[in-house]
Amino acid sequence: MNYSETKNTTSLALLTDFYEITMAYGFWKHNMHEQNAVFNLFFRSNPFDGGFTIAAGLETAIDYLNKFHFCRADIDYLRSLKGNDSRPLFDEKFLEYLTTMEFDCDVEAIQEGTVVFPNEPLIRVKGPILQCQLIESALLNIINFQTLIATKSARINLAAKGEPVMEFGLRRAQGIDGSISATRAAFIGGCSGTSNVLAAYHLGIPALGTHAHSWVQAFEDEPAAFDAFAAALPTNTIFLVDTYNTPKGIDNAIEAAKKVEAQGYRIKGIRLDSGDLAYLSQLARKKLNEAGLQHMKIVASNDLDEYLISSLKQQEAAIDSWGIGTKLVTAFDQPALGGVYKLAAIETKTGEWLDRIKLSEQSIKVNIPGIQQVKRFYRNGVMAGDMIYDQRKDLSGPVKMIDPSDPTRTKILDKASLSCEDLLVPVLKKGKCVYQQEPILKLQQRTSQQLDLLDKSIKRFVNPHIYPVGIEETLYNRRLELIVKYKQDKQG
Ligand SMILES: Nc1ncnc2c1ncn2[C@@H]1O[C@H](COP(=O)(O)OP(=O)(O)OP(=O)(O)O)[C@@H](O)[C@H]1O
Ligand SMILES: O=P(O)(O)OC[C@H]1O[C@H](OP(=O)(O)OP(=O)(O)O)[C@H](O)[C@@H]1O
Ligand SMILES: O=C(O)c1cccnc1
Repeated sequence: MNYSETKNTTSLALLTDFYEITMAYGFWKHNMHEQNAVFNLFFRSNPFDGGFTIAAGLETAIDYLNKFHFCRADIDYLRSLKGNDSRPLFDEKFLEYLTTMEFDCDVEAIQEGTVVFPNEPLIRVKGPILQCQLIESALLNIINFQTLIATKSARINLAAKGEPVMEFGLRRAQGIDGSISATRAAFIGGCSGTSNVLAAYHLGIPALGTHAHSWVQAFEDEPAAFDAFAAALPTNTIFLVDTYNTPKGIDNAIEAAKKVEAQGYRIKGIRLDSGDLAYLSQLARKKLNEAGLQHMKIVASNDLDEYLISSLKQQEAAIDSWGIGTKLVTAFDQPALGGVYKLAAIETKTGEWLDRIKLSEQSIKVNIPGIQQVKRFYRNGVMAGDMIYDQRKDLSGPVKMIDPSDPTRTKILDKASLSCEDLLVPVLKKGKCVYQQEPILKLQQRTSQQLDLLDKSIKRFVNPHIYPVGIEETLYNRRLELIVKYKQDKQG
């Protein structure tokens, strides 16, 4: 469904939490609505107890921001909302303001497919506070989900070590949009295609698949089913061999393949969907090779994930390609990424920027203030550490970064001896898109290139090393001063 077209609206402005609109109204009432602020979208820990995360969802977020406006139907709905005195909640002049309001924030973001880490701003929004606030919920919805699934997909593809992974998740995904955005993120993470035809069509990625057990059940016996499928689609046949008895199914697939290949076609392979996938794949490989069908690939499916793929590889399973649904598109072992969107600075009427934090019992959970950028350092072509800093800070010469979870751990980084790059790039300037959209294949390639630059100790699934992410010293101290100040205020 194209949600943008529901109720004659071309915008998703109402896809927000109600409190964003009541706060927007409050800002407007107090004439604060045009006061500039900076918000950062970041997460606090890598999903799946992993050592890294893959950023995804930016293009969807840009599309949302480009279309952001309140149409007549949105305004009519807001006008209908009443307070507990049964009178309209919102002033007509506020509704008029929303009608004519144009999104004019500056947005910077880390590109999709980039390896990212906790506390780094994936998106930074700077502009009128009312606008920054209204987009919080939708941005989080988009980025949290796609980043989570892209990360799961990257882990699964790392386990598959370059063998093709087909995403088969439509039937188990979280609703319609959940399936399409999961397909998008799974492709960015490294999957070679999807069984979801609508997603393949919209994303311009390969539509892939085999056949179901129902195909075999629909015929009198398995040989008849295989012959019929291969006759109908001789250039796209992968036989599902486990409907009745897998070893017999493999023999039947071989017989059917030989007949079609005698006519000059090449059968793609077979799929195993139950039983001991290590043993059965080895058996199938042996039988296929003995029949001179070395080119036929063996696809495996059945509740697979990165851990089972690794285990099957350790068992020397003869599997060439993987079909993965449920555990990929639902991010089965961690259903959500806990990304948040926090106010980090606010501009006064005189143009001075003030730092802002949200206090927490655990100081590691206190957000980083300021107008942040992330600098990534490389040593011998490998990622060596990231530094979160305030972009107004002069970074010529060596800089010290401090680990927020253990301030005794510090690192001196010098631009002169290490190569480095800033990760946040301009996306919207004064609300106008300045970002060149990239083909989705480029995003997938970025994921793979980025993972190649990451030490393998950080990519392992069990007890991965923690990649060093620090806060530049002066910013670290500013944050500490604010924590002390607000803690004193709390006590006083
Ligand atoms: N060699 C293996 N090592 C580890 N796990 C395996 C191996 N072979 C299969 N598995 C996994 O074990 C789980 C159970 O598979 P199994 O085929 O026994 O049960 P099932 O899915 O209930 O089968 P069925 O579809 O016939 O009901 C699946 O997640 C499957 O991927
Ligand atoms: O296992 P997943 O990773 O989710 O991959 C998708 C599954 O969907 C299909 O099964 P089907 O819907 O026929 O049900 P099944 O689980 O009983 O095989 C297919 O045969 C896979 O097993
Ligand atoms: O094409 C397949 O094999 C397929 C598609 C969806 C779900 N399971 C398998």
